[in-house]
Amino acid sequence: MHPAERFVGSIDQGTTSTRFLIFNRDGEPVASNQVEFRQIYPHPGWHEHDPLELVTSVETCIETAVRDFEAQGHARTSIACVGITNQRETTVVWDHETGEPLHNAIVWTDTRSQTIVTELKQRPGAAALQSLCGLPLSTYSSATKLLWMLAHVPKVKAAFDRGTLAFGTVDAWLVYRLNGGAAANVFVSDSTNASRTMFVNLESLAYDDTLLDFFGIKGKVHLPRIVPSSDPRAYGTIASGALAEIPITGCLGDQSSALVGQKGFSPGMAKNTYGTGCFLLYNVGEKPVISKHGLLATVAYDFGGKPVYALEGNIAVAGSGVKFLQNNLDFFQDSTEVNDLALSVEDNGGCIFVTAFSGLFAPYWIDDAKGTLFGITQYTQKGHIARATLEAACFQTKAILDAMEKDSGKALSELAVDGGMSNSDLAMQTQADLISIPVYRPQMRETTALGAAIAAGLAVGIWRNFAELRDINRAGGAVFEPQATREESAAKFGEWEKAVRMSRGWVGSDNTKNHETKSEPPEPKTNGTPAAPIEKRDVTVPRAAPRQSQSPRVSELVTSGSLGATLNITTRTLTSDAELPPAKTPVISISGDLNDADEEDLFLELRKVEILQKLKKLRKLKLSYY
Ligand SMILES: Nc1ncnc2c1ncn2[C@@H]1O[C@H](COP(=O)(O)OP(=O)(O)O)[C@@H](O)[C@H]1O
Ligand SMILES: O=P(O)(O)OC[C@H](O)CO
Repeated sequence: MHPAERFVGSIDQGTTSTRFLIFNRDGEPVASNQVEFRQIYPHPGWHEHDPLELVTSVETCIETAVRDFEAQGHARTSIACVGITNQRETTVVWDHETGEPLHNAIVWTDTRSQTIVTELKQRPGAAALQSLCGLPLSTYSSATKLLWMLAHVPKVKAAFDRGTLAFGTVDAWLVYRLNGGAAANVFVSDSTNASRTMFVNLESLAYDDTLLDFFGIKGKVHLPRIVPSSDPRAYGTIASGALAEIPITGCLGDQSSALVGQKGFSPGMAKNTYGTGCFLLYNVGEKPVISKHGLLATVAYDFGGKPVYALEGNIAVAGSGVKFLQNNLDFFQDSTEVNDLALSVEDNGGCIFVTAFSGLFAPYWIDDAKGTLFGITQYTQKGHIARATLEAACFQTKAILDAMEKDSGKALSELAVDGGMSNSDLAMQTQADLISIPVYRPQMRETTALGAAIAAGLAVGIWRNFAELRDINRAGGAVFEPQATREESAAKFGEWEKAVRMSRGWVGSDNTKNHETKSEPPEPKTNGTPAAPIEKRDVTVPRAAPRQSQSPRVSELVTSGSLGATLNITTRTLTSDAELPPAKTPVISISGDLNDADEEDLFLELRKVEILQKLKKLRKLKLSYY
């Protein structure tokens, strides 16, 4: 069949929905289907998906889209190949012998491994990890999610001990199941996904013994074979359903896929995808750049020759902030309404929403921040909060671009955008204003799915090179030119940075239970039927560093803070838990001249003391300052 008569299917398995699109050789979607699936929130900060539901959502989308495709007079046999793109880091475990999942997938947004991360950071060798794998130790990567399961889920630990534990990111799980599971045992992951686990060396794109040793899993877990993102054979063929026997020939993590879909093939090109989260990838060419300013180094794509790398800035909450307004606060019925609600007011009315639902990711990496809304007065309307929600992703994008400029030494001249939230004109205009460069939004916004289609199509000759892709999705895009002055933008950004500083220190300082170690799980909160209960165990991470035998005295920790020379701190009766007599109330007095900056620092210090109070279970702690 002539390439022009052949089509490419693309599975886009995202955080909140799954899509299947069928593209023609001009990169136009001719049929598609999208379904949402359950989001499972068993505790604050926890986020799970049912791995079998992910597979079912893919199968449903394929069946529906292919029916539509055939109804248009096409033959399903004209679909030459299928590409897969997927949410990254989300961690799936299954039994290598039976192919059955052993736990719900832990989603990339989930912060339950916080204690494990804190402990890992104290181990020898922790500081060197990022230079090997490009990622900082955080709750975000798959590695710490796997360690959490090993520590807390007996079924997972038992499989680990038996030697039958299989681990994979969503790409590996889908490829495995679509090929027929344990019977076919096609167990592979593409470089862009595998490099998000913290197990893979960024230069060699192979599992790294130092990393596997660090996490205590070397030789003990079945890991998928790492293969290029575009390959005619490695990913096998779909075993059943509407696309039975069609080969899977491309696979990319969704953010890499969006870069490919935007055709960001040259160093210096960048794209920002505003989906559930928001991810800015900047092509740095054939050598990875390890960031000194809070960004990640990642594989942009690996099409069989030399891999291409990117600097990545990631924001945990973008469209999910909009969903929060919809689902949790009942602001509107559909995400598309956020734009009009935000336009119902002139500006944010002084509101700044640090949407740190999973802490703050790049470039801040603040684990102990929580979502914090500043500037509320009697004047505040829903519209102000809607604006502040959209602006939060734009402010973080600005912070990421500043960091990228420092790392790369180059300033970006235009930002290409896509993803659900990029449909908001107001958000995109705000973005252009804040970064003072034009924002380009293509007409066809399914660039993530297009990227996987390109990877798959290149493997089988639908397209033979990048030059043949040049005209795809070029016409009809929108450009948002900056309208604010740099001074106005800088002033707004200054407010945001102040809000970020003040959003720190909330994790562990509230009255919610420590679910990781103590509580029995309640019925999980989901958008569908309840999930299976989680089996609890004590937290033990393999090869943990010995705990410090004596907790430092609270007073030492407080006075080592950065309060500045003008402040005096007097600490009375401030002792650690063991030394505290039952009825005594320790008091900290802090005095001195406070200018504005000091006051902020002081506030942070007081937050730390409050946290210590919780951590060390001090019965009462009176804080006073004047
Ligand atoms: N018109 C819109 N304005 C603002 N946000 C939107 C709009 N449409 C969708 N969204 C947001 O975009 C997100 C979905 O985008 P998508 O790119 O499909 O994400 P994912 O791949 O992470 O599932 C949702 O969180 C939704 O709230
Ligand atoms: O589902 P998205 O589009 O927000 O992407 C999720 C990312 O891949 C997580 O790293």
